[in-house]
Amino acid sequence: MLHVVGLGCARGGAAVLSNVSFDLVAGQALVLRGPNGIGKTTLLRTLAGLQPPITGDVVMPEETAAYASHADGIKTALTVTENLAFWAEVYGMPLDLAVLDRFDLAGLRNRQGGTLSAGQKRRLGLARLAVIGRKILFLDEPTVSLDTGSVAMFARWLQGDHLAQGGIAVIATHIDLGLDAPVLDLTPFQSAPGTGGGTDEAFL
Ligand SMILES: Nc1ncnc2c1ncn2[C@@H]1O[C@H](COP(=O)(O)OP(=O)(O)OP(=O)(O)O)[C@@H](O)[C@H]1O
Repeated sequence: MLHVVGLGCARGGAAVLSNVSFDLVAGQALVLRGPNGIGKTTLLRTLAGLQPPITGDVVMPEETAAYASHADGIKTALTVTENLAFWAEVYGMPLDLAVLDRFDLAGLRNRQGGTLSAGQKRRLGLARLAVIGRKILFLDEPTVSLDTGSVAMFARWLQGDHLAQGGIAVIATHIDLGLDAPVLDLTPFQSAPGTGGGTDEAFL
């Protein structure tokens, strides 16, 4: 369902990673590792189609992927429930309010997004992934700001719901989520210094 072959990607006009290849089928996840600056965010954005690759291909069914960045994408003036309803509507999905319990948001359902703590905002941002119905998730440090219990809750949703229902996830994370997933260390794929790259102005 996700076929990545010979992918090269750039940031700031310079090649960052070269020749990354992997395949994932329904129910599989892949954890991206590597030191700060190696190119995890750049790779995720390229996989998600937010910037063009300099080489290679990303093959997946159309309209099946979503990218979650460090930002939570929360509408500050809307309540927690309204935020989820908004995202469900944008993606043409019905809103199942069970998601509130799944992400420990039931007690906050009528709170405005802007009044949430950093960790609560992150839980809402992740709950958004559960309502949009996208099968392929590209997740950039999804657990930033989360306490230990919330990390475990998110990992349970990812493994027990998303992947169990045939989803796919590619996750850049520095912490162990306890997922049953292989790890891809990006260090060997680092481009040689000074290698030029394609355009990624939208990302600067
Ligand atoms: N605006 C920019 N112009 C030029 N180079 C940039 C720009 N932003 C980032 N870079 C460089 O691109 C490279 C890849 O950055 P990227 O954010 O993809 O790495 P990362 O592995 O996600 O890092 P981290 O673990 O710190 O989040 C880094 O060397 C970084 O310094």
